[in-house]
Amino acid sequence: MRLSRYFLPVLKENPSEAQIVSHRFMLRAGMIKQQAAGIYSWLPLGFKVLKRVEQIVHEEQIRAGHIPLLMPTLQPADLWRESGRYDDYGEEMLRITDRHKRDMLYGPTNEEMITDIFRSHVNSYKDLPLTLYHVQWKFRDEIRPRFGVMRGREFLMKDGYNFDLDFDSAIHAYNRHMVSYLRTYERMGLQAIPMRAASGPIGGDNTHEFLVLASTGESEVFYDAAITDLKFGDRVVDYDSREECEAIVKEWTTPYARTDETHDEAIFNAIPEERRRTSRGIEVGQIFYFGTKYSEPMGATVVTADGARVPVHMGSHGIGVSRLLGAIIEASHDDKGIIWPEGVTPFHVGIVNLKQGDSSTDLACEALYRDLSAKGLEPLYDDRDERAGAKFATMDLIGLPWRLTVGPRGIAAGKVELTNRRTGESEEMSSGAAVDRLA
Ligand SMILES: Nc1ncnc2c1ncn2[C@@H]1O[C@H](COS(=O)(=O)NC(=O)[C@@H](N)CS)[C@@H](O)[C@H]1O
Repeated sequence: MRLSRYFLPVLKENPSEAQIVSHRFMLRAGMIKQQAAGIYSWLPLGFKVLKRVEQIVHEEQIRAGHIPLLMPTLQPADLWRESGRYDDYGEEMLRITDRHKRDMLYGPTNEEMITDIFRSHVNSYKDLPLTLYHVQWKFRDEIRPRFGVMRGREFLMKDGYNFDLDFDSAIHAYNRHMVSYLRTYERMGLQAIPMRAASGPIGGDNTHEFLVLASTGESEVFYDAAITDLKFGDRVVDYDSREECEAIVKEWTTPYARTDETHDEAIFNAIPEERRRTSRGIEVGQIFYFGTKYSEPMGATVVTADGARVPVHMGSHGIGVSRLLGAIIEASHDDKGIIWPEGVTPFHVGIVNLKQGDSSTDLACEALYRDLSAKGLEPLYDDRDERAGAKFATMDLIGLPWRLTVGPRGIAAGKVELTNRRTGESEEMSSGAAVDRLA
């Protein structure tokens, strides 16, 4: 992409309403624009990162054998009357009436709707196990939306729902989700620690939250430092194997890690003092097992091998897709701006032309742009007629992991400069060597 033809409305000043660094940088880097409290437009740069985060979420859910679909944002109130949650959900639910005066709502979550889909089409135990998920916008009328996309009112969530014949199968689905989440967050350059949590309005007593350690996190957390040494890496997992998934869950849930809601001082104090940590965390996902809480009242049943009709065991599993952009920035930035992990960066490398209009540097930049693109990399070429300092500041702010600087003196010596955004280290090399290094 050429910056002269892009839409990147960066801000020079820190917006006064931003209280945390991720909110500040998302506004300054021209990633979002607030349209109302907790409601944002996703401008091109932010939208590009949002789609990359969503893509990783899809890849890991599909790898785990979960099937994508898409449910609407608007839901009929009658479904929520069946489960008894229409009144329970309270002020957070945005209630709407259509022109025929039918009660509707902007969905905060989709347990009722996915259960309606299941009960309309599945009748036999032979169709289990089944996990369906979607990535869809949700609305929760938070009384105090804040911290930008971290606590929005309209936000993007992956919500997945498993349907199983019995408790053991449902727990395998629960474990499968935990495994898929561990790899998902690691691919985004995040360490998200699964912590035992208390369930909210969703219900169910088996639940873990995934927390990214950050001083601005809303949750208070207590954990054994040993858990931060665990790495998922590129291990191959047979998601159909209960033993394999159980073993990985055991690996990550043996070291103590809990939110303040379930914290147990006695157990915590049994950990050697030098390993005890308290911190704050950003909740980027949560998995739940809640049995027949919805299948029972809504009649989602299957006929078993011996002819009995039983309600299915379910769970729901969420990832805060839009919240993740804030969490990643909280975990990866410096005072100059964002530092995108390679897995989610909007562009792989920035090309900075120090003398736009000089034929030698223009030609060299065009050649780099062409060769990088040919390797499947997406460069952002700052071809504007701007001072070098302004170009460097923009690249640092928007956080691309690499920057190529092209100037007349360098080109005369057959060199370009490759800079690593995270370390700040620069190296001179030929254009060809730079392309090979980045590819
Ligand atoms: N107001 C919000 N703004 C941004 N992200 C949010 C907000 N509320 C929740 N989330 C994200 O959505 C994830 C799932 O939300 S949840 O309430 O925990 N779980 C559910 O809604 C279940 N239906 C899981 S499918 C959370 O872990 C969090 O990362």
